[in-house]
Amino acid sequence: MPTDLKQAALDYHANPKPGKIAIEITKPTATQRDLSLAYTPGVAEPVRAIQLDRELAYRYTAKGNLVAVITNGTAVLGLGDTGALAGKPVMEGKVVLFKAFAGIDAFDIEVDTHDPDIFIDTVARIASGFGGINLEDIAAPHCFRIERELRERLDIPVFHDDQHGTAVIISAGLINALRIAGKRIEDARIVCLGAGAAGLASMHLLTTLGARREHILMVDRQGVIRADDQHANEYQRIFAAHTDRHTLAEACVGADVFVGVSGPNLLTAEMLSSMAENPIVFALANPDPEIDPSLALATRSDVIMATGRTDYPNQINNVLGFPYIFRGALDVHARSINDAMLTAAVHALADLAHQPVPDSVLKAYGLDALSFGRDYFIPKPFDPRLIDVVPAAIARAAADSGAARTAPGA
Ligand SMILES: NC(=O)C1=CN([C@@H]2O[C@H](COP(=O)(O)OP(=O)(O)OC[C@H]3O[C@@H](n4cnc5c(N)ncnc54)[C@H](OP(=O)(O)O)[C@@H]3O)[C@@H](O)[C@H]2O)C=CC1
Ligand SMILES: CC(=O)C(=O)O
Ligand SMILES: [Mg+2]
Repeated sequence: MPTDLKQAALDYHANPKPGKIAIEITKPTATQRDLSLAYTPGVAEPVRAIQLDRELAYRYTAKGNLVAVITNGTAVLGLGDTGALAGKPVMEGKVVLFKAFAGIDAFDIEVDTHDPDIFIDTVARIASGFGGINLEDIAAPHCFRIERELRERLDIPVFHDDQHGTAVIISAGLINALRIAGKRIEDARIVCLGAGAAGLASMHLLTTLGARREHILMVDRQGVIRADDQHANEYQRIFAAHTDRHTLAEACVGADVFVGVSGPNLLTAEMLSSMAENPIVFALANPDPEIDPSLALATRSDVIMATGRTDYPNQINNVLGFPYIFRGALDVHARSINDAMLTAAVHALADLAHQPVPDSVLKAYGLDALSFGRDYFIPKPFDPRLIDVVPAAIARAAADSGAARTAPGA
């Protein structure tokens, strides 16, 4: 990162007030009567009502529009196990994005433990006051059990953003990138570097959209995850390949797609050169991608490229997902966020990239024109249509799949 951006980022977080969020009050609090309603004695009435019917928490408290962004700090961006407190700027960032893009109030909660059982128990015990739980930056493999057990224990959506948010955006981007490359998802040979939360969930969602498991090579620090592998965990073994390729370099030869959700500068120019024509490269590690886009473009003029960052074209980042997915889920008081809802989000996002781009988006990015193609195959985060299109698709899918408690606006 350039030195001036580093200092600007520290100044941004420090001034004029430390951090990025504050709480606002939504009711009058100016008079004795206001206080009698907001606090004792008046507050006892909603308490009694909720005691009799838990669903009334959606009417009398902020629960219905409130999400907890919760981490243990074990996989903060691509920075690794930074500890819970050091993850707070990222969690505050997610809170900001929930509010800015979807009008959702969120609290960040940093749980200082490496023990998944303590984490699960802590989250389960604080969950009832929220309309949803957004798990963030929790490393694999614990993240899988944490999410599964919390889903079993709770009757509100529990969503691990790095798994499913990322999977939705990668899938939407890949549907469109493959169209540009003139390839079918069923035929695409995919290399995924990073067999953690984002990698495994993304490959799972892609297989539900038509990608063939036997065309996927999952690669981690030890190399290609193969059927004869001893080191792979139970989640990675689902993608274990019958192959004699061992290294990332070997995996890349002839590949149509590279998805990087691992760490910085791991895809070399030589590896990219060995990929098939019109190679699709999603280098999504944050803050530094698996290959610098300028190196990728200098290596191959036919590369179809995306990163997770705001400062390059085609930002494949879960910011396009979690605010809108939760908006749709909260609007129908959903009990969960299921695969049907994720698939609906994939298609809503992919379709939107084919529509004419509004002027406000061009202005936000300082562009004169933008249309579907190599430099634009996924909507921009500042696209004002996202809030109309994606939550509506999610709410419909929630209703159709039985996850909704109410109709939108009820
Ligand atoms: N653009 C986006 O929207 C998103 C991007 N990401 C990025 O994806 C990356 C992974 O995040 P996440 O899945 O949550 O984290 P996890 O910790 O769950 O998984 C990381 C995976 O990457 C592997 N890995 C790390 N470094 C290397 C390396 N040098 N070579 C090969 N494999 C490596 C890890 O292997 P091992 O276990 O052996 O260390 C692990 O399998 C991060 O950089 C994150 O910023 C994540 C979510 C969203
Ligand atoms: C974007 C994001 O959630 C990550 O890099 O972890
Ligand atoms: Mg994350």
